[in-house]
Amino acid sequence: MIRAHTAADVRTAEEPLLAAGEPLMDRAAFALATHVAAELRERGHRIPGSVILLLVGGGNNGGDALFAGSHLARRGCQVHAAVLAEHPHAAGLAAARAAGVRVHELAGAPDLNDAVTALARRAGVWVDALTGIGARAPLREPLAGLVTALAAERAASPDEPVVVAVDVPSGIGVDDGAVPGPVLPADVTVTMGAAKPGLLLPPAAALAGRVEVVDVGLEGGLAGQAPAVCRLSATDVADLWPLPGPADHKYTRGVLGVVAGSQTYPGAAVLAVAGAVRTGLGMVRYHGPEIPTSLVHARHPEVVTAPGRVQAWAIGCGIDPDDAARAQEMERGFAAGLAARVPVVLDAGGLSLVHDDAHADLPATVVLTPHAGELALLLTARGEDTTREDVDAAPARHARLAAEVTGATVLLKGPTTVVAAPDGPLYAQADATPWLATAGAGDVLAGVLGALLAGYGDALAVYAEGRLAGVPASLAAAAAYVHGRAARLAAGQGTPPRPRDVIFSVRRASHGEDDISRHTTTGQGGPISALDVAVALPAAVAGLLR
Ligand SMILES: NC(=O)C1=CN([C@@H]2O[C@H](COP(=O)(O)OP(=O)(O)OC[C@H]3O[C@@H](n4cnc5c(N)ncnc54)[C@H](O)[C@@H]3O)[C@@H](O)[C@H]2O)[C@H](O)CC1
Ligand SMILES: [K+]
Repeated sequence: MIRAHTAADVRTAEEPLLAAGEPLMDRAAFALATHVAAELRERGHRIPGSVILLLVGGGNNGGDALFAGSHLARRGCQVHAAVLAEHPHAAGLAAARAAGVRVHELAGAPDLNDAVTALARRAGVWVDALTGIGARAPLREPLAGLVTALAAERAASPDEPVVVAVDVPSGIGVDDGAVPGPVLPADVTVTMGAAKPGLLLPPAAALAGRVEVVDVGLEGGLAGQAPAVCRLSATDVADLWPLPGPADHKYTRGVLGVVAGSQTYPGAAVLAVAGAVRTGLGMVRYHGPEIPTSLVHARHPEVVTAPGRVQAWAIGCGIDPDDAARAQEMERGFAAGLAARVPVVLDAGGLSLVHDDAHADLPATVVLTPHAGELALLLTARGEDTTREDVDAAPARHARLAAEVTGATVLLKGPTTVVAAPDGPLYAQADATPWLATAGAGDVLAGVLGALLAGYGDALAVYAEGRLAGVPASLAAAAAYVHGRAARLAAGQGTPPRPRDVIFSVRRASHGEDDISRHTTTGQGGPISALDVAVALPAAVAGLLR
């Protein structure tokens, strides 16, 4: 699991170490230099003679780069430092000069953008060390203008330079993932001590590239702090996955009640049921009119239509809340789920059930699965005027707000799926592929999540009482992971890149086993349908449990 900690938590953890004279910046700089060298090698460049540009701001972030630059200069690189602050890190500057780094003091230069762009044109690696966790986004001028010019230069450059961000891409919201101004997109972010929330959360996460976490010795200090954002990896999901034992039968494995699909959208019923059945559970009880029931049966003859006890509900895919009969059925299922204190997934039309506060103060075992537009409608209906654009600009904040307003867990769908409970860590899962942006994919996810929640059986009832409210959130994140993994398999892209929790400061010279991300991604993949994703689920789960 990747655990991201806020800037304040990182500072609290580093304080006693710095007071005790621990060489945190030395470790950070050495690891940074090692990663830059590895990027060069990976692209087939020799280290001696490579041209590197450091973009140096006024804080310790700039200090990291100056010390790293001195290591690289000693290894034969031609290192230029564009120093953009009046008072850069003094010891770092001295070390850089002593090692032969060419220092260009450009703070206040009238032709700043031209001067830096000219240096940048000659460099194969740009190291973004303008600001780190000590800065508040957005970047101020003149750095904002400079970053805009550099981003344009990079996009126009025939052999794109590698951009390595130090700690965070300068200008992102470190704690909230916001992108309120210009940011130079990075290929790699080398982050110190622990991942930061903005490296996992959209929209900033998309600008961070691959994230490498450097162990500078903060782990002990951070162990006592709750992470702000988590990302589950395959191992975490496997650990959460309910496995059938020899004594299990269909009722102990979990039964899911499904209210999905309608005359108008019959396919949603088939897809939600396919998602559930192929994720693995004891039984699906489907509630619906003749169509789509006959379609569901044609594909899944194992589905039962007789009412009875269930351990979870999935409600709302392919249902228009204005369809009175279906709306009534959704309401019945929801009320039954709440009364029995079993988990309920509300998707698509089912979200209308919580547009008013008729069911106030929901338990965290109710999981809402909106996309950005649906979340905006829900928040607006609950008195928090919100547009889709607002949600896209700050997905985590709005998911959390919806969780606080309703009490439920909120899984916000998007290229990165964000899960928020009313409290506890957020989850940010980026396991899927853009090929997954296709009709019906959300119906499959509702089925996956419903099956996983049902698989926990009555064990989740205690969470309905508010204790350990974060458990449904971790299961929602696990469902997003498996859904994304199935999509990648279906698209022919292999398994999701494995996030590496900690990369120690000395990186292996040759790519060892921990470099799975480079071996399991086979090209761009190809188009998939929602049903393809459902079909790939058993293999996705089996691969996970291997
Ligand atoms: N986590 C660790 O264990 C270690 C982290 N290190 C690095 O130190 C930075 C944090 O350094 P700090 O000096 O506190 O702040 P910054 O360098 O991020 O920024 C201060 C710098 O930026 C200017 N500034 C602030 N806001 C803005 C803005 N909106 N626009 C433009 N400029 C801004 C401010 O005036 C200062 O000049 C951390 O990220 C790591 O990289 C250490 O190596 C120790 C180990
Ligand atoms: K930076």
